[in-house]
Amino acid sequence: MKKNVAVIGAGSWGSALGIVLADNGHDVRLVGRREEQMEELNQYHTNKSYLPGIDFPTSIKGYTDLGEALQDIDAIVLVVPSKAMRETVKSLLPHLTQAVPLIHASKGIEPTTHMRVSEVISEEVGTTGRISSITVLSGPSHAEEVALRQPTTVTVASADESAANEAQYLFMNQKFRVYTNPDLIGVEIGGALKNIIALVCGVTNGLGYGDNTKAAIMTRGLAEIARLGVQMGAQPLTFSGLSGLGDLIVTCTSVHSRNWRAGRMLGEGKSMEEVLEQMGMVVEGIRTTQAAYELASVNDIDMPITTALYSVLFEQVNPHQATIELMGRVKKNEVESLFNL
Ligand SMILES: NC(=O)C1=CN([C@@H]2O[C@H](COP(=O)(O)OP(=O)(O)OC[C@H]3O[C@@H](n4cnc5c(N)ncnc54)[C@H](O)[C@@H]3O)[C@@H](O)[C@H]2O)C=CC1
Ligand SMILES: O=C(CO)COP(=O)(O)O
Repeated sequence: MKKNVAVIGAGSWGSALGIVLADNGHDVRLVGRREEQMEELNQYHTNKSYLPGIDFPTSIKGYTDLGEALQDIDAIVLVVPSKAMRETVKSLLPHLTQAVPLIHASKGIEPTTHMRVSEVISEEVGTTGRISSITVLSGPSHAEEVALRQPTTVTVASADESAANEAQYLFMNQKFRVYTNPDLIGVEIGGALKNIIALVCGVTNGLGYGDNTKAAIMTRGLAEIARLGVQMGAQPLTFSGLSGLGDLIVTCTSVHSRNWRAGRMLGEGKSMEEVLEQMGMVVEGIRTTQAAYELASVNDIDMPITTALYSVLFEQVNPHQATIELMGRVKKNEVESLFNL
């Protein structure tokens, strides 16, 4: 059945998910902040700043006015950077006249509160009764390739099983295969923390290291993601799935990844400020490194790779020095160290 879906966040990922929904026959209202960007979408059916070379289906309409976009809506897809999540949820609630399902596709953990994205949304929704369910969509899925309809697989997870099934129905098609997973915590943690590991893989490439180092960082990175995730209530198996290993592979090995590219520039000697200025798009892993570092300290979880990146990003440690310290730690048993045994 055709649905009215508001996709809030007209960057790369919101735009690509809008294309998937439009391909499935839904009416898509893509909400952006910049008037001229939405005019370009409505007039020329392009979004050159975020997905150059892509012709958008004409059934996608651009909006800047949230109230207009949310009229008679059947579902909301929220795809803003995680740091904008609270403000965005606050601003959309007054426009809803009935409870609607919300699916988010953002990857991050909030520093200081250490909340996952669904927890931030849930806290802001509170007792308003305006959101009927919260689901996350996550997995190995670069926007650039989804927009080209290249075969892609993702996972949807929710505390409400029927909401996850509904999200699977909304998004699934021949090129975009959607699985369900009941482990909301594991899916959100895997998606957020792989960005830290992708940044580090980029740094090692920037330092001139090759595939051995990358494989080491990815493998031991997944071990520390799982270690923290299990402590937070995730199911260990989720980390070998699409939102864990799958997303780790795609982000650590692709030139599309903003986190990997930012890391490479850091490894080449650029400062964080220079990197962010040059990227012009969100690099979620920087904020998530802070949150994961704090979480690891509070819960006494060993996260050496995250700690090394934290020292480079926030304590001005040189990446060469951080590598020496990482390699020189005390001897360990590979398997026992997986879960702090
Ligand atoms: N690009 C990708 O391939 C994928 C991205 N994601 C996640 O999706 C989320 C969004 O990322 P992208 O679309 O790639 O980012 P982007 O950098 O391409 O676009 C971000 C969008 O959010 C808007 N925005 C920025 N600050 C805002 C604020 N304070 N309030 C409201 N809107 C704001 C920008 O105007 C822009 O339209 C991130 O959490 C990212 O990790 C997840 C899977 C794939
Ligand atoms: O999450 C992503 C792919 O699944 C995109 O990663 P980047 O934000 O590093 O580009």
